[in-house]
Amino acid sequence: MDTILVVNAGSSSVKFQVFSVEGEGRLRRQLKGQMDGIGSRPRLRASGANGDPLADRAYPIETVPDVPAAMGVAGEWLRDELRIHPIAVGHRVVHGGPEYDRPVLIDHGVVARLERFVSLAPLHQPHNLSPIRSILAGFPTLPQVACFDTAFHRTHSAVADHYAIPHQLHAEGVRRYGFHGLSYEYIAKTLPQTAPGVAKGRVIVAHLGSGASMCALKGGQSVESTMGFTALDGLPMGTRPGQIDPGVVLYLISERGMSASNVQNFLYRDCGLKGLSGVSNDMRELEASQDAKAKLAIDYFVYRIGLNAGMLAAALQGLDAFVFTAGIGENSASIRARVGEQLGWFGVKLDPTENSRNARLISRPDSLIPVYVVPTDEELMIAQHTLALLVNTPSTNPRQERVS
Ligand SMILES: Nc1ncnc2c1ncn2[C@@H]1O[C@H](COP(=O)(O)OP(=O)(O)O)[C@@H](O)[C@H]1O
Ligand SMILES: CC(=O)OP(=O)(O)O
Ligand SMILES: [Mg+2]
Repeated sequence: MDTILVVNAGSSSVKFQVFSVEGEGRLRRQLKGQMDGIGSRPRLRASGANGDPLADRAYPIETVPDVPAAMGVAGEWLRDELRIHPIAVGHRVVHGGPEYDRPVLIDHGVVARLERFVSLAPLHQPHNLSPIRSILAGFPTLPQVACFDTAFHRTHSAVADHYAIPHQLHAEGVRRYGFHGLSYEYIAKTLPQTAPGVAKGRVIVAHLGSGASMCALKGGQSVESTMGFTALDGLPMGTRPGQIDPGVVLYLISERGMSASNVQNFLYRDCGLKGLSGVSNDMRELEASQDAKAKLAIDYFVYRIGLNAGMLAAALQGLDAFVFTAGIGENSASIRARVGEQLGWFGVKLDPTENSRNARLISRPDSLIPVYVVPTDEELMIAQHTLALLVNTPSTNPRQERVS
């Protein structure tokens, strides 16, 4: 069976899927898994084609302290226990810079160009590139495809793509890229089935995971994002602050004597829900906590989603639907209920029963704006892009060499 392996390293998880390539370029999911809770309660879970469980293993935090360790455990499991032999590997790569507005077949030159963006996505880019480099070294003819979080947002107008800084910096690549583009692309592609009446209208999608952002979709295209040059901006996240006055950064440097790398570590790893609560970066733990600061962190998260919804509705000049997705958006009925209250002034009314069972449509019939929960599938988007590049690039000979 010809299969494509997909690897998606996020900030608190490593997700992977294996798809078989069927006739006429159709893909069929054979395996889906993830190592999540990295940094809190690491757990490897995987299921087969019919959702049958293949693995469910918890690890002590010392065994899987970070994303590279999680990647090692998941890679070992796929290689040694499942003996996966893909004909190609598709990778999520968070930053594609100004150059990449679509997926690309990887070679050494591409890797070198993507390495330049490591400092712009330090929580992701190194972990996106490390499996690419090891596969390139071990299996140089195995096709690998990079699919970018930034590519879907390259449709933004000039006014949405700029900061109010001198043009030279924009020319150098200091732009408002936006991220989570593979997730938004999947939602935009599948919304016509979920919500045919509104899919081509003005839609806000809230991707609420360990990294969190919101996207304004018009006619299925991204017109605005809460994230910008890096994945630090916009909503508060597990360990990132989201929007912050740059004066705070200047204060850390001039008054606290922090170096550039100290500030980078601080902003990417010590802020957000973790910094504000002092309890955890993981929403499940905050929801279970009685600590007043955990409650403040959740209040802040919900409040900022409401503020950003107002901003994106202004960008769209109206709103036809609101969509929740990603780890928190798909699973936390209580966060959705609270965001629903924040959106009350839009005329949003959630149906508590539908919301508590994570239904697709969670708003009441008399809600002015319908609200949906759409489980995202970044890995399927990556597999589709990978297959399309394989088929359209005659030089790739997928059957020549396989990962063993
Ligand atoms: N049932 C749940 N209730 C609340 N939060 C949840 C639930 N399941 C997952 N989450 C949260 O989702 C987040 C991880 O989302 P995910 O999209 O997998 O992140 P990433 O891809 O950025 O690593 C974590 O904060 C986790 O606590
Ligand atoms: C870009 C980003 O923040 O990704 P993730 O949510 O997967 O960490
Ligand atoms: Mg993610």
